[in-house]
Amino acid sequence: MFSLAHGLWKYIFNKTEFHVLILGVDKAGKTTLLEKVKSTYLKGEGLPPDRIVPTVGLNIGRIEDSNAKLIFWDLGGQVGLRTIWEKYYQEAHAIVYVMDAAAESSFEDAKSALEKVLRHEDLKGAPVLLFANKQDLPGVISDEELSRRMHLKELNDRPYRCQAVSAYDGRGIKSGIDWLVEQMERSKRTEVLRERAGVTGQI
Ligand SMILES: Nc1nc2c(ncn2[C@@H]2O[C@H](COP(=O)(O)OP(=O)(O)OP(=O)(O)O)[C@@H](O)[C@H]2O)c(=O)[nH]1
Ligand SMILES: [Mg+2]
Repeated sequence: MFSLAHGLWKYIFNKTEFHVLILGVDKAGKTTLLEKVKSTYLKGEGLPPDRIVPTVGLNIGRIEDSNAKLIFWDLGGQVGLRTIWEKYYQEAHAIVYVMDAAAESSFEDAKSALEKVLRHEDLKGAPVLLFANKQDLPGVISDEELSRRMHLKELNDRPYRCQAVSAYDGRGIKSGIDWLVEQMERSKRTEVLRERAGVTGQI
């Protein structure tokens, strides 16, 4: 009886935990963005941009909003490091793909790297939030324009949104994450990952 009540209590009150993989080519601003997410949600805990170096290993960030716990995995985007990305695909509920929307010269590389991500079987159905980053810079393109330029054909029926953000001033981050949480909560992939983990109320 106790364990039944305890199980029910856990089911109702435990927040769902989601794993979000932050990908994108080098210098897109992934780590700066993760630190801004941390400082936004954890009240001052993120590193300032001048303390951030190119990522070689894995950066992890944990935040909570009113409904969910999010664990972010931020990986390096240099060409030689991209082979590591797929090791995280199976466990990821969703992808945040970061692009430098002010650096036109990086679009082609960013597009082909994203298309490869979208084709991977282990990420089937994972919602994708494309962050058009660096909106604080002059000459940056909007989220609509970036989405048009990316012209992604391989989205299939996965949830997708392109959101204008700045990892410096924080604009757009919260509304992007709200959207992502909503998508993960209702995603078929979340159900599949939950069943695989075999734990009720926990992922
Ligand atoms: N102006 C501006 N610069 C940014 C923004 N986000 C990141 N940067 C700068 O872009 C550069 C690269 O940022 P990182 O966060 O290290 O990029 P990354 O995508 O993590 O790079 P890798 O770890 O090598 O894959 C740094 O000089 C940042 O300060 C932004 O929103 N606005
Ligand atoms: Mg980085």
